[in-house]
Amino acid sequence: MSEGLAIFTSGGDSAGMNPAVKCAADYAAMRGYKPWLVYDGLRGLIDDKIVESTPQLLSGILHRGGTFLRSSRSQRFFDIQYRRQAFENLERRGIKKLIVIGGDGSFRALNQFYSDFGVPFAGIPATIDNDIAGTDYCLGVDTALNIIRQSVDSIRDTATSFSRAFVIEVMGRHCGYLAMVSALACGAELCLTTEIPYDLEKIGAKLKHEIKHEGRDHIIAIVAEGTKMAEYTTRYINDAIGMEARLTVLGHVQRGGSPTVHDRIMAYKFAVAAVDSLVAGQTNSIMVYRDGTFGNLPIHTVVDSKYQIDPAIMKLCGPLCA
Ligand SMILES: Nc1ncnc2c1ncn2[C@@H]1O[C@H](COP(=O)(O)OP(=O)(O)O)[C@@H](O)[C@H]1O
Ligand SMILES: O=P(O)(O)OC[C@H]1O[C@](O)(COP(=O)(O)O)[C@@H](O)[C@@H]1O
Ligand SMILES: [Mg+2]
Repeated sequence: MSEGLAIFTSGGDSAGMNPAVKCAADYAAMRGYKPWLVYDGLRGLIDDKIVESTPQLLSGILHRGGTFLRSSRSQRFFDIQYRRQAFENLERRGIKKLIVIGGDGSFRALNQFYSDFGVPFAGIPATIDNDIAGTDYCLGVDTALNIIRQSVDSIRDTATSFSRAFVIEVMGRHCGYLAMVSALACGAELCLTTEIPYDLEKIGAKLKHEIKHEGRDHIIAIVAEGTKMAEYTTRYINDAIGMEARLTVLGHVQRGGSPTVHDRIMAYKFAVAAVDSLVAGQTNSIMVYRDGTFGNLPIHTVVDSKYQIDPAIMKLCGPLCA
């Protein structure tokens, strides 16, 4: 009987998870595994929401955003009693390997599970925050950036029509990647993140000068969620710079939407790398994409380091911070 391999999604959902699940299941079958699907992430692993993968279950999902397997954040998974329950659910079905599509938290969870019960796993980085060390890219980032780009372009239409300033808060719990890249792509006047020190007074003086002497009639400011500065910045532009300002918090709209072509193809390549790493006998590695090449790294290298944003992007953002 072929060895069982279960695939699931965990933590914050992101576009590209569905193509990754489909490709991982199809390719795992090609490599001689029996593929299984776990619904509801770690919660489903505990609650036994595990079904054998079939072509019907995998059909019509590629173009859908989010994850058709659904996801969760599970407090119970921190407890060994529930992790044992999850292990027994896998053991009963002959499932010996796992592929988890998620973020660093999910990788930590699976590493704990590996220490407890020795179930090998491969992790596929998927989070719109793009905050996983060792990889230049996480699934869902391109789709999220395109949604942000479309939203900021729309907001600029009303900003120019009304000669207003708009502060737009974008997601990124601890990482300013989405803010920096969207600020550059959308031609924002200002970008605040925790990674680059900013000087609001200095930017304020520059913008005031442009309003008075250079005909500046609107402002787009992109603020990363992690700074918690969006409301303050809106008040600052309104009161200190003197331009009527509004705040738009993009929120979860950034996490949805049909995956872009880039996210679908990246999903396939990550999925193939994950199955191949398990076939090669690796036990707890994370798939990474670096300098144009796919590979994998031991989990500790990934979860014990902090993701560093490309210095070239940081340099380009410099003028938007001070
Ligand atoms: N050290 C750990 N031990 C057990 N479970 C963990 C551990 N760290 C994280 N988890 C589980 O992983 C889930 C997903 O992590 P989270 O940080 O929410 O999302 P992401 O995977 O997107 O980073 C958590 O809700 C929790 O259930
Ligand atoms: O959906 P929730 O639980 O409110 O979490 C919001 C957080 O999840 C994210 O969208 C994605 O983060 P993860 O992929 O690490 O879960 C963050 O940008 C945001 O801060
Ligand atoms: Mg995370």
